[in-house]
Amino acid sequence: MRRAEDVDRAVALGVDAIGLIMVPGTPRALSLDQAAQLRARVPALVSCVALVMDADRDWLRAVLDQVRPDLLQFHGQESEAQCADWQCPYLKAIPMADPEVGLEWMQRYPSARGLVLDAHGVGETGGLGRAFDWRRVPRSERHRLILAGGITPASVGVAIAELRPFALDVSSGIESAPGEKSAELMSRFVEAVRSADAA
Ligand SMILES: O=C(O)c1ccccc1NCC(=O)[C@H](O)[C@H](O)COP(=O)(O)O
Repeated sequence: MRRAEDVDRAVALGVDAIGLIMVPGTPRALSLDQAAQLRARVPALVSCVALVMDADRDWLRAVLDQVRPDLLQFHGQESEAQCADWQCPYLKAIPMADPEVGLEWMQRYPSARGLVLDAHGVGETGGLGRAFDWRRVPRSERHRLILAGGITPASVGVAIAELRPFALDVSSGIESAPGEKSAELMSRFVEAVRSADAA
């Protein structure tokens, strides 16, 4: 999220977490100051996730010190040791567009609190609004599996019914423009999640 009103609306809708993109040069990237201001709006019991990608140590240290996220989300080719080195709970994105990426890749991160199965390939950023082949989702990791990639208010119900992920991560599917969330799409998304959960 990039705008204060989007953070406030997401919190009011009851989301579990909001994400801040700390990957310089990408369309939704935030400065440290912008991220710290958005982070300050996130109340207790809603998690603030800072996304990074093959970040250098100085940048990551600054993100942790100035933004104070609850979780880091690693989107690059970081090893488990690199992810775990920061004493901050973390999620690891798994680049599902690559056919050779599968369960073995996920098992490299036993210390990850969640695995974000995303539709990009190795070395690519996320937030692309495209899905991957859900038949490649393994059964065994579902307790910590966060489904991402091209999910929309129209597709999220099917995703929950078919895959029963632990959580969902959405970006483009609730946007009116990159970095600008749509109030209507956000509400429709959350409603669709609630009705799929109830079913
Ligand atoms: O969203 C970005 O701009 C981004 C940039 C660099 C690394 C990761 C990024 N996003 C990762 C996410 O967790 C997105 O929410 C995820 O890829 C889903 O995006 P979408 O397919 O647009 O719903």
